[in-house]
Amino acid sequence: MTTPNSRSIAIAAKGLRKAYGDKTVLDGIDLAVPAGTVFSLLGPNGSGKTTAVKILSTLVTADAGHLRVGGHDLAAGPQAVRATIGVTGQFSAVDGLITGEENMRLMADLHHLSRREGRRTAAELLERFDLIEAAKKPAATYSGGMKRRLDIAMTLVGNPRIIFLDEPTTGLDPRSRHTMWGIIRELISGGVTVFLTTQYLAEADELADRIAVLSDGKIAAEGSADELKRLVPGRHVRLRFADPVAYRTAAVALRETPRDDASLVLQISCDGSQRELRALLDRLDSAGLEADELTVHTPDLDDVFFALTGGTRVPNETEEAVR
Ligand SMILES: Nc1ncnc2c1ncn2[C@@H]1O[C@H](COP(=O)(O)OP(=O)(O)OP(=O)(O)O)[C@@H](O)[C@H]1O
Repeated sequence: MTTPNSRSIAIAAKGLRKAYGDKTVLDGIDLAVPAGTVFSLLGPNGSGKTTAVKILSTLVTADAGHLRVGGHDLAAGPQAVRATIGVTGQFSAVDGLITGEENMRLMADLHHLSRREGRRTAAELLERFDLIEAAKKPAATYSGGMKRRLDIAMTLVGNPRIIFLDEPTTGLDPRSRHTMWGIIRELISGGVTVFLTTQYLAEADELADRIAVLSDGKIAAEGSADELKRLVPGRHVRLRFADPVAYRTAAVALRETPRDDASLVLQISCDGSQRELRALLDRLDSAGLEADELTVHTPDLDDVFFALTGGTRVPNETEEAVR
């Protein structure tokens, strides 16, 4: 497995600070995104995700911090950074008055591609993003998902190796969101580094190699989705019985267990490891009991998010049916 240390770092921030007036938005954060990986920045509304993207993509200046993107120092070589990156913001760069194809050509001109190369690149990307049929229609007539696809296609005209996606699926329906996830996965398999902000924790869970949670201007936690989920207690096993007698016997055998008499369900604290599951099954076996259903419950990223950003939530654990 590739570890962060064994790859070059595409995006690095040390002591990144930014305040607007007396409001400190980023209070000295450190980030390191290995090349070819997806890094997701999560955080509540107004926590500074877009500010971080704007700073790292040279649109806004940091107050302090040592920042390197694509091997270039951000303060010394912002032009070199701009030549390496692509940015798709919350607010689309698509011009609705002209066609999808014209938007692409405009982008090709901005990248100083020759006329021939511009046409070729535009056609290739429109095809890749399933926009050929709509290419000659004004972009204002496109659906939200199509506009977002055109936006990303435009970002790719310069063949950037590092892409910032600021909430790329906000407002998209589930189908368009899944299409976008497929597009992002395709970018990743092409070796592009992706810096993704999102409000959808499932999206970070689905796509990101590493996730950082921003809260009160600091990184409250960072790790893989699994590492973050392990930070939150609450893993347990649920046993459901069809037979009330078996249920009551199990409740006595597994004392101290929260129970739900109405649905004949017992809840046992368990980390879900093979060792603990075996011990639990041994206890049931020695009492001569067999549950009708056994499910392992793990906290999801929503639980992590609420735990780290100081909110509360109604539990909604992901379940893995064991049998
Ligand atoms: N140009 C600006 N001038 C003053 N305050 C700003 C400016 N840009 C952002 N802010 C403030 O900085 C804070 C962080 O904003 P930012 O947009 O980075 O958050 P965010 O995490 O991306 O939020 P959201 O999830 O709602 O997009 C907010 O309180 C916002 O009001």
